Amino acid sequence: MIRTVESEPHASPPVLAAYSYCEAVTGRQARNFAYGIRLLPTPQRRAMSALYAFSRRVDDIGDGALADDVKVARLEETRSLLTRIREGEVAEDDIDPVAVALTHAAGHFPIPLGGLDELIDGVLMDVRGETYETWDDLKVYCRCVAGAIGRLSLGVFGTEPGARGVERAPEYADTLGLALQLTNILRDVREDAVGGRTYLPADDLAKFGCSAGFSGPRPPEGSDFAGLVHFEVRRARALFAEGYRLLPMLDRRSGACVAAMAGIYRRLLDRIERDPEAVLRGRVSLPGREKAFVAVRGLSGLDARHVTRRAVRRRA
Ligand SMILES: CC(C)=CCC/C(C)=C/CC/C(C)=C/COP(=O)(O)OP(=O)(O)O
Repeated sequence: MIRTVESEPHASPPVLAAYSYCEAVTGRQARNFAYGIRLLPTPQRRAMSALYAFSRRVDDIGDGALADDVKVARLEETRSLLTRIREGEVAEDDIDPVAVALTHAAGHFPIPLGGLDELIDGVLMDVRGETYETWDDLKVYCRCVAGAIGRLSLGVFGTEPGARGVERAPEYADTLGLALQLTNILRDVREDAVGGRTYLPADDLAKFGCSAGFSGPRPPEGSDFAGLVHFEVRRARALFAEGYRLLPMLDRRSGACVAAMAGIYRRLLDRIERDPEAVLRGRVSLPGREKAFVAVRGLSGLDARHVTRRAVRRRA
């Protein structure tokens, strides 16, 4: 998949207004990913903001307080809107800025919009209250809600002409999404439990005596909660190492965006590893200055080189 848009795509005033709306949503809500998105050139940054705003809408339906049948209806309406976007049927003066921006972005970048259908499928799994017996089962969910976002983003980034192994780029983008999602699941384990959701595989929970769940600020009595967290952290790190193989296939700014997104989440993982019970006490997060520092490192390529070197050593 080679980048097809080199120059800034023409955008009319209503399209520019639609992109501004999506960028405002991204700036306000993407507490971690906005740092990477800001590193992109304008056309790619706008396209990523359109993708973010659409994905946020889908996620918010799933996480909101509506009755389950209403959520399902809203998600199916969003799927119909996606079909209209895919068919290029949304006019530039449509009242829905997210649909306008995404239609424009999809007209200028080879974005595999089917990934947003997968995201809707993943959120429907949430609404149905699905739980996961094994990591293989959980992977199906993570591919829908995060791997798909990685593959969609790759459509915006494109790949460098002549990059080696480029046919595997979508697979690596997908794997990076899995790494981010597993980190997100670890970070939000308490919040999700309070909301009645368990994502971690039941067989892992059983192995570490955690089947009783995580409704309080302390681990279940007699469990090896730290053992469970360390086990999942190792799994996430292996996924990051594999997903980072994407980086040499991207241009500098896209690589910086991915390195910033992944770098911030990897630092969350470091914090969680150092103090596993922190995820039961509240939401583990990084201060803004640390996220900015990671983003700057992403731009200099430092973070990425460090991780890919470690991945190569591990394979050797
Ligand atoms: C190649 C590439 C770009 C791969 C990355 C794909 C990607 C960005 C996946 C998103 C997965 C994820 C953890 C979403 C949570 O969003 P959230 O809004 O809940 O996150 P937050 O709570 O940390 O703000």
